Amino acid sequence: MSVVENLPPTTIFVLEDDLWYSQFLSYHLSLNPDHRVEVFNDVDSFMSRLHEAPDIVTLDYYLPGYAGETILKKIMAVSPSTYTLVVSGQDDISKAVDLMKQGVHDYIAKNDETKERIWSIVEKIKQNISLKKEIEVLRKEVKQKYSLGTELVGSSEPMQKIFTLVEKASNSNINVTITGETGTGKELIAKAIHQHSNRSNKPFVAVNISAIPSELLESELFGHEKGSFTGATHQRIGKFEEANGGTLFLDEIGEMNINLQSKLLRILQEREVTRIGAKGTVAIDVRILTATHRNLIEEVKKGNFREDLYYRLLGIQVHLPPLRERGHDLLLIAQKLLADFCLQNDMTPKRISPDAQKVLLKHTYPGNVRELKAVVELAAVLSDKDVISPEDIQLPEQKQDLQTSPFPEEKTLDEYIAETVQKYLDKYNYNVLSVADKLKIGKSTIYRMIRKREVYLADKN
Ligand SMILES: Nc1ncnc2c1ncn2[C@@H]1O[C@H](COP(=O)(O)OP(=O)(O)OP(=O)(O)O)[C@@H](O)[C@H]1O
Repeated sequence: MSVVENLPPTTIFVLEDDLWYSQFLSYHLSLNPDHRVEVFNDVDSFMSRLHEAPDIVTLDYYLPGYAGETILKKIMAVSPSTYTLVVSGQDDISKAVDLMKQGVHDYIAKNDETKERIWSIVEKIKQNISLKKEIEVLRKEVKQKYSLGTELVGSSEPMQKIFTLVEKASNSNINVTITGETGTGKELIAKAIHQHSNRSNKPFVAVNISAIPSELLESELFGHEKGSFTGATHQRIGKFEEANGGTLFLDEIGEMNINLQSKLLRILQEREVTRIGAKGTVAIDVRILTATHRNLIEEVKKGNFREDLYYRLLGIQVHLPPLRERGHDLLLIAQKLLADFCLQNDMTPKRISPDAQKVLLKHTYPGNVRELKAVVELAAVLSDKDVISPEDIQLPEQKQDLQTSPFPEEKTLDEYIAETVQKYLDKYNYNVLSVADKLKIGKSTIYRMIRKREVYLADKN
């Protein structure tokens, strides 16, 4: 069932100086009782009512005394959401292309097929309008009921408990430890805590400990003075100083080596940091949020993580359940990710059919929300319609079969290109726009490769 009930009637303004033809269009379009059709035989009376923002205008482009272009510009200025259809006696393709470039939605020649063409175009426009409204309603609903900020979505009981915990964490200055499988939204939770706290107008700085070689980590966190070691050609401010007054998110804290753990503990106790090679110290006021996919207490038992640091960092514990334990949150998140993707890529908004929803719900998502995001975005690219159907959903197992090559060592130039694009997609979190930008290729090239299944919007492994 659609979330948008009782849509208002579709208003259609017909601007046509030929009396007979205007009556013909009006009669035909009024056959649907949901249409409210108004006929204007002169431009001035049309202009005086344009502020009512009709959903659709059918425009005779060649009206006496007015250039069609002038009327079109006026429509776009006064009522930018209106869909304008040019209905013209001239069956001229180049004119049609030109008009579409100027913002006309479609071009219909006056001939035997006009009735059918206009009817089907109006139906498509109505679907578009309804989808846009549906997305608006969903967004508002999600924002009001289930979200924390605009990003984090979830109505399930465990997520509601987490939102309450996050609110409590935001109102205090206590440290927070966030645990959960990969892709469950640990960084998103850290950002939400920062955004809702009284530090929100100061920096939020995230450091992924596992992504930085251990020999560089100390300088990355605490900074260094010029000449303090080979290669230190400039003074460098560390992440602690960068986050001063705000929040420092240490992701994958379990990967920090034991030496650096001691230094970190000292800094947290003394609330001051010493850049490598510096004589003096810098006072710091930083709230620490940490995340890990490991069981840290187990790491303490094994001697891999300092017990005193563990308790120092612990504070409030937020454990994010895997996506497969969040029930219908999955669909709520999928709809939000789909709406975001369509918006970012200038695509017509799409919805997920009930059958496709069933397919999405069956999968277990070891990569959690990150994996769901990749699946939904790929489906958006593969689907040719406004509705995502089961065939558009490529789950990772299916994808791997397609990837298997009988001759892995022999590659064509196209395969090498695909491999490079895939590496960049993996690296840039499957963000097509970033990859297109980095590789200096068009985003449509990447979408074409995705459609041809040469590359994927999900981890290959
Ligand atoms: N509840 C949610 N609602 C909407 N989007 C979400 C939600 N949870 C996660 N995401 C999205 O899923 C992706 C992965 O989230 P995030 O990077 O926060 O996970 P993570 O647990 O920190 O992953 P990792 O452990 O691999 O670092 C991001 O694109 C994020 O925006």
